[in-house]
Amino acid sequence: MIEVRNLSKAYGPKKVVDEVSFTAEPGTVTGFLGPNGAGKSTTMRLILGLDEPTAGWASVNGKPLRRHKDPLRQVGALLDAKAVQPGISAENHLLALAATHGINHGRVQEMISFVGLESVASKRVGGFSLGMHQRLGIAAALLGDPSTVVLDEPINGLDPEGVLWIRQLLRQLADEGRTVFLSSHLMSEMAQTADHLIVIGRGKILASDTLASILTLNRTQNLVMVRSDELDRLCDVVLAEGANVRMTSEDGMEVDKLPAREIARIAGLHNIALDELRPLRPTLEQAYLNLTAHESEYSSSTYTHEKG
Ligand SMILES: Nc1ncnc2c1ncn2[C@@H]1O[C@H](COP(=O)(O)OP(=O)(O)OP(=O)(O)O)[C@@H](O)[C@H]1O
Repeated sequence: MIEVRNLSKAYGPKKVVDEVSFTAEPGTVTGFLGPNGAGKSTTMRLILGLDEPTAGWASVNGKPLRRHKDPLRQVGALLDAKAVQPGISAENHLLALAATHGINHGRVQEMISFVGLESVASKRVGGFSLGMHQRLGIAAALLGDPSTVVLDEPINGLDPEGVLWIRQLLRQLADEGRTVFLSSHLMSEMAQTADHLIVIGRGKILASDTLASILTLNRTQNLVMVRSDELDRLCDVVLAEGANVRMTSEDGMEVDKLPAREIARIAGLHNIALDELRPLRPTLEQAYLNLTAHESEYSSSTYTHEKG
């Protein structure tokens, strides 16, 4: 279990983690989601005792990680997959880590084959791709069979097969009763992987809830997909009723602000046949954009050409 209470970290006058409190429970995949610079990595570093908080505290399995005698068995962490000595082999990297905790050679071999790195185990890590680094990082994180796992952007650089593998692995770890805490800014990934979501923006927690509740509470649109051969006419009549529309194809559009039943009624009234009428489920992307609308440290604007 991870407990974080009123945790703050300031660099100079800037509070990059601001009074953050949450609990990541055993048996649950907890996703930590937020825009670039929101404070995700800093919070993770504070949990792992790699940085000193300005205020507040974080504990892993009941006490600060630094006070545990066997940290590798308490928490398996993957923060920066590339932060491995480039001249060392994958196997020697894991053996060195294992030696600090009396973990045997067999476990190292087991983890190497578990992450699929057998064929390159004796190769220098410096030549590894990002995806191979990630796999090595996962092997290192799981070496001590920890009850809590903390992973910062674990699917970065992985191919689709690797992404699926991580997703299944995280589920398995949680089902075994472990605490799984991972960050990502890939919303589709979080929507598929996390049971509980914590959304952070500019160092503050914006939401902490189940995925379903976050989707419901932050629903900003009630979109309905409509297809018809008489789309132009239908468009005019729903616009007249106060709806917003967005054309998605030659015969299809998304309608906002009118429920499906009302669209059907209006179409019937004007003798317009419908080929499809389907309420769209709210997406995490929608909810997230709503939550973080004012909380991005770096936000983009529309690209404009240089004015001559
Ligand atoms: N050592 C440091 N000194 C000064 N500022 C820092 C330091 N580490 C992080 N920051 C700042 O703290 C803020 C939060 O950074 P952090 O890396 O925690 O964000 P993040 O949510 O993990 O972002 P990303 O998704 O881009 O990795 C950023 O503005 C960053 O520039």
